[in-house]
Parts: sequence; structure tokens; C-alpha cells
Amino acid sequence: MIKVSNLSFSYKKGGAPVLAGINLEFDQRSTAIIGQNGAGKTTFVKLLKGLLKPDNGDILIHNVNVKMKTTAAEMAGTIGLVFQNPNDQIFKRTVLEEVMFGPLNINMGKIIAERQAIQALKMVELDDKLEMNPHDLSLSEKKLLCIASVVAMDTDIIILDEPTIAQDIHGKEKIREIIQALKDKHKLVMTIIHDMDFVAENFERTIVFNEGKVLLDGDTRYVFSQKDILREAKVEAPGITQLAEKLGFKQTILTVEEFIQMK
Ligand SMILES: Nc1ncnc2c1ncn2[C@@H]1O[C@H](COP(=O)(O)OP(=O)(O)OP(=O)(O)O)[C@@H](O)[C@H]1O
Repeated sequence: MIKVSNLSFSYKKGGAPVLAGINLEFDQRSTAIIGQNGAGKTTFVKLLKGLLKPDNGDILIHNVNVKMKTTAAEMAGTIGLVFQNPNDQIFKRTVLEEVMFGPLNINMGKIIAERQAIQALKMVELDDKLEMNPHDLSLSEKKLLCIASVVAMDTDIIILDEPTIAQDIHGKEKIREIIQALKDKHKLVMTIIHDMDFVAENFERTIVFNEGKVLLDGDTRYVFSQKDILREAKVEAPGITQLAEKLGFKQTILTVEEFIQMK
């Protein structure tokens, strides 16, 4: 679905690279991108989305080079990106207008755009707030609204930047269900996230970024078994994984349910 070759980027011309020599391929496996603050994760997804231009290297999405996509609508129809901070994304006067904006922008007709928007708002349980001003929603609801705005566009690739921040247990459960529904529709769901329990429970593949490079990449279970490399990247496996390891479990445990079964 996505092929990234030899990708490099720096914010200042001739400055230190924020990303250097990234080679990655993405298929439909749900993928978490982890790594310490400043590792380059957000920069990487902005490059995928075409919001930044690479200094070097290529990004092919469905075999088309991102460089060749010229209009905002063309880019928007390919990848949906939900920003970490909803205030960077929200700008319309009502919840419904906000979620219809994306579909209309990629040239869906008004009737279809409204249907898509209402379906997406049902998914995040905000369909009873269609006429509300988005800025009057709680932070948790604003984040769900931003997810709905991207889901409504029905792109094959959906990237969520820190979706679980500001969510309580109910909000997290809702996000879990949304991710599962997107996976069931064979979408590539990618997330940048610091919540390792959520990674272990929901993502098949995990990529560890460190100082602008890919340090580790593989099935989530394999990645969380590599404790020395994780330490180098200054990230920790989930608590339950570490506990099982300390208790001498041979297999890498990812969830409480697995832990109970293995006991
Ligand atoms: N607009 C910008 N201008 C200049 N430097 C930037 C800009 N945005 C990010 N950076 C720098 O690029 C580096 C990588 O930042 P990036 O936001 O991609 O990291 P990250 O892994 O997503 O971090 P976090 O987990 O904190 O979101 C950091 O050193 C950051 O300070």
C-alpha cells in the first residue's frame, strides 16, 4: 500500500536531519509507530500525508509517488490524518458541517457527504450533537469528532496521532471499536502512540523510531520481546509484558488475558 525509500528530511535547509534514510513498506496490518519524544514520528506521517516535502527519497502510495499528487483534494482522498491536537483540525461552526467538510472537499456529492458524515458520527456516538458548535464539545469528544471527520472520507489509509490522550476508559473502548471496524473494512490503520498497553492490545505491527531512524520493526509480540533495543529507544514494553518476563514466562505476553491463561 505504501513504499517509503531512502526518505530523509530536515526542517532547516542543510540542518541536522530529523529523519534519515527511512525504508519501510506498509501493508494492511494495523501498525503502531512508537518512540521517545522528538524521534521523528509526527514528521514521518506528515511526509506520508504530503504536508511536508522530503529532502531525499520517495514515498509511493498505491504505486503513485506522493510528489506527483498536486492538489490538496488528491492528497486528502488517499490518506486521512487525525492530528494530535483537535484544535489544529476543527474550524467549522457545527459538528455536522465539520464532518461533511472532508467528503465535500474530495468532491463527494452533498447527499453522500451527509450520509457519510452521519454514519461516522454514529460510530463515535456524536450523532445526537449535529448542530452543536464543535468548540463546545469536551476535549475527548473533540478528538472523536476529528476521527469521525477522517473516517467519513473513507480513505484506504487512516493515521491517528495519539488517539488515546484525554480519553477515559469509555473513550478508549470506543477508539478500540473504531479501529477494529476500520480493520474489518481492510483499511490500513496506523497510529503514533505512547500508550503501550493500547499498542499491545490493538496493533499487529509495531515500528520503533529512534533519533530519526527505524530501530526496530516487526510483529508487536516480537518488538516487545526485544527489551535491550527498546531500552536504547527509551521505550518500555507494557507492564504486563515486563511482569511476565520477570516471573520467568518463556513467551512474550501482551495482555492481561494472555497472562491469566498462561499462569
Ligand atoms: N515545525 C518544526 N520546525 C522545526 N523543528 C521541528 C518542527 N516540528 C518538529 N520539529 C523537531 O523535529 C524533531 C522531531 O519532531 P516530531 O514531532 O516529528 O517527533 P515525535 O517523535 O512525533 O515526537 P512526540 O512524541 O513528542 O510527538 C524534534 O526535534 C522537533 O523539535
